Amino acid sequence: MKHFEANFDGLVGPTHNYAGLSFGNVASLSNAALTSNPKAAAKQGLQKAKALADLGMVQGVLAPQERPDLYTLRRIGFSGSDAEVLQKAAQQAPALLNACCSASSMWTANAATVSPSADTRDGKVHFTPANLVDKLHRSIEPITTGNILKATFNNDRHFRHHQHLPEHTSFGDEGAANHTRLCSEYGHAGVELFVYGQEATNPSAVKPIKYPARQTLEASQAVARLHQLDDESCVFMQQNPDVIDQGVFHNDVISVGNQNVLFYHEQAFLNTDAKFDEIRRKMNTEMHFVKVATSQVSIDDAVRSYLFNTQIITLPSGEMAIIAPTNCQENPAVFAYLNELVTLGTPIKQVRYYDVKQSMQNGGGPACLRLRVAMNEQEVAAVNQNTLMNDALFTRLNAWVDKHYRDQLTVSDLADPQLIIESRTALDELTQILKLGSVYQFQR
Ligand SMILES: NCCC[C@H](NC(=O)CCC(=O)O)C(=O)O
Repeated sequence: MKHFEANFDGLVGPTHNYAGLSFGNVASLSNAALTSNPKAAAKQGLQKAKALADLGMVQGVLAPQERPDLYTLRRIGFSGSDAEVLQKAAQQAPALLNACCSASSMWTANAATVSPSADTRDGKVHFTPANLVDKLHRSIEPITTGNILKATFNNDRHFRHHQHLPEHTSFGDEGAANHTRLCSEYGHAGVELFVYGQEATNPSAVKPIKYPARQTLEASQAVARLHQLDDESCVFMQQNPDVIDQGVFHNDVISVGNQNVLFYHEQAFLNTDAKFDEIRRKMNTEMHFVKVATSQVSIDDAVRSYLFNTQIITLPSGEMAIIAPTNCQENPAVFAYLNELVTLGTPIKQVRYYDVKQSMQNGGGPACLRLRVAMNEQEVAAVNQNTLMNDALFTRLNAWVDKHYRDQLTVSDLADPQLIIESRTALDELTQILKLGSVYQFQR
């Protein structure tokens, strides 16, 4: 049977804005209060997704979430009409209003952790939405994320959906951004590499000092248990706390894997040699560990350019390509490195650049924008086919964005009650385009 790795990109929501909500994420903080362009952001995302579909990849889209999140604002005591709730929150608690307006669900690498059927004991594809408890604005995502995943992967024979982990910092879970699946072929059993930032229940274990470690070992182990993975197919590895303190808030800012390739910065992990030996032992195929030294690319350049927040994809020809943000072309050290990389005899033979600057300014590169789901052809056929990218869907979604999205949004615009109507109208139409049913609270 044929097997693929599909990418499901998050559609950028109508409230995409720069509110500086993510302490520890350098881009989010340094671009706080910039004026955003939701229309351009959504179109940049669609362009990248379409480009991958045109390269012959299986490509899908995941719907964004409803924002402003009036349910959370009501839950914390703001009352009255929708417009009054927004107005009171803007006056009394602007930071809470901002948290309830973020379009952060666009970064679907944080939507969930996914284990393909080849790895799981029951032979199903398992999904666990990330609880994202470290950030208020993201902690309100998992329930709707679960609804959207169930409406997209809507077949019980092939797909198993779990509840997100308990909402406590002991179980801080950031989803696929801290999870990489290594394998020989996508349809063969692989090794799932879980990278965590701290051990919550071990006070003597090392952890970052300045910035939060969002993913815990306890969360990674819980996901591995839920997904019915064998010990022999899991590796748990700690992220280097020093790089978290330099702005590497997720592991996918410092390493990325595909099949038997792990592309990483030499400072990415703790106990690198021993852990790589464990990966080699558990893999049934030769691994390519492609190391980038600090002398080639500094941590600062890696964080600015998002060299490792690239996608490594296997093209239908069998060659691997890197999907990079144009920011990598603009950074001289990184551009020089990438030009050299394709000549080094690793499986990576091409680099393709895409402009996703609207997302980058909030700390989300090409890899943040996609959730990977390795599937065989039966499983691909069981996916909600209306979510799969093709010429018709691309045209339809661009027209939908043109109709509903603003081309400028500032943080002060978030109190505009018109935004509620615009967002709901857009999302209601989107659920019809993607045939998702009623995934949003306002539809229930
Ligand atoms: N995987 C990339 C995630 C980026 C995301 N940024 C944000 O939420 C920034 C939102 C703002 O600051 O307006 C985060 O840090 O979780």
